[in-house]
Amino acid sequence: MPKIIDAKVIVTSPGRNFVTLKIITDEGVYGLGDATLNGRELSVASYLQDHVIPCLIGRDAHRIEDIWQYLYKGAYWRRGPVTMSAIAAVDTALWDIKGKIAGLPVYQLLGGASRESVMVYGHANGTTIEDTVKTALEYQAQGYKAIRIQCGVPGMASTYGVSKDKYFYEPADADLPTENVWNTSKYLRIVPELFKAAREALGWDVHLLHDIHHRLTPIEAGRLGKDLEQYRPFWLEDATPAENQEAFKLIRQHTTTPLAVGEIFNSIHDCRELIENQLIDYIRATVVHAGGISHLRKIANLADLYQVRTGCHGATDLSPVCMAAALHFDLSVPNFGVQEYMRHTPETDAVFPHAYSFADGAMHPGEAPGLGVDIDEDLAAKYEYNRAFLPVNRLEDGTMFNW
Ligand SMILES: O=C(O)C(=O)C[C@H](O)[C@H](O)CO
Ligand SMILES: [Mg+2]
Repeated sequence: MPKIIDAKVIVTSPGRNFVTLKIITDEGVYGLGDATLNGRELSVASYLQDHVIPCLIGRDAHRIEDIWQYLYKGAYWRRGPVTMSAIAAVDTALWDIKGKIAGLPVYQLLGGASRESVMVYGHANGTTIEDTVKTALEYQAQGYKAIRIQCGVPGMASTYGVSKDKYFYEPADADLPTENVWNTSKYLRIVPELFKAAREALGWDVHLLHDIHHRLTPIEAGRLGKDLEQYRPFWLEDATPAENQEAFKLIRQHTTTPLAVGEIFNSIHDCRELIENQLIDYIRATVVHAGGISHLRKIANLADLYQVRTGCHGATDLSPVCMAAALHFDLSVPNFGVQEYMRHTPETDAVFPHAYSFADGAMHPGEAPGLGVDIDEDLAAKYEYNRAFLPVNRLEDGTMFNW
């Protein structure tokens, strides 16, 4: 058996913070797992360092499911983003080790490829509708078959999904949280105009997506979904906060626009009712925040019973280690829908050399054994951790709101 003899947490910041777990076995084979929780990075690093790694030493690295159960059930305190990101990192690293020992890419261990490659969507954002459409046209020219469109709202200084840099959107932008201001009526007026302009410029052969980022009430989301139906969106994401899963019934009663939810979910219990009641069309839970490849497969299996497809989160705060794991998962699951893909900066790519590639609007994890991603520890050590927070959001009268 490959025995775990050591594990370390590597925190690096090549432009943004990433937390990586490296598990080392007595046979010299090591595995990597992403443990990055945007804006709360050091909490997961501490959870791993202080509470998880001591329990890993001496265990059989092949016993992935048993180690998952040990960490989940054994902690007594279940679920939550910090715990589940830590468990995800261990799980991902163990799949990497198993693949390396078997001499096979992880997707082969998950049942093999269910498709040739996985469709990804890119982010087009701009301060105006014209800027966004221009960027979306650039994505289309690069071969993207699916594009998320977000634009600034007239009369509001900033809004979700719109950044200074049109390619590298980075929400965790300051040492203390930035404060944004929000106005729902202004937003609800602009989005149908954005979709109209996008369809006129891009045509109908490209999928258009939009992220509401938890900012509407169910009835407002129903109205927006209805207004957008004529433009055939691929999905509306995070229409309303999902703590109350019942709330999606109200949206469903009013629109046939497909709904996606789940990037902040960390367990199958967060989405069970949404899936079983067919209140969503895409589940966005991802490897790093939802307990790793093993737990995400359980979510995907449940979703498959109800014709709900996967649409994993893939923003830049998910490291290349998570991106690689997501691509192996996407390639193997029968009910794959789409994968989010935001390019990392060249500095990040240099710290995490990887085998995955992009061509013609789709990605492939590559054929390297394991996940096919590594970490250059010397380079990583040159980029020190920088505290960074996600923004907060207030209504114009000062009321604290959803971000
Ligand atoms: O990529 C998305 O859909 C997001 O909503 C991005 C998130 O705000 C970001 O990953 C938070 O860390
Ligand atoms: Mg989102």
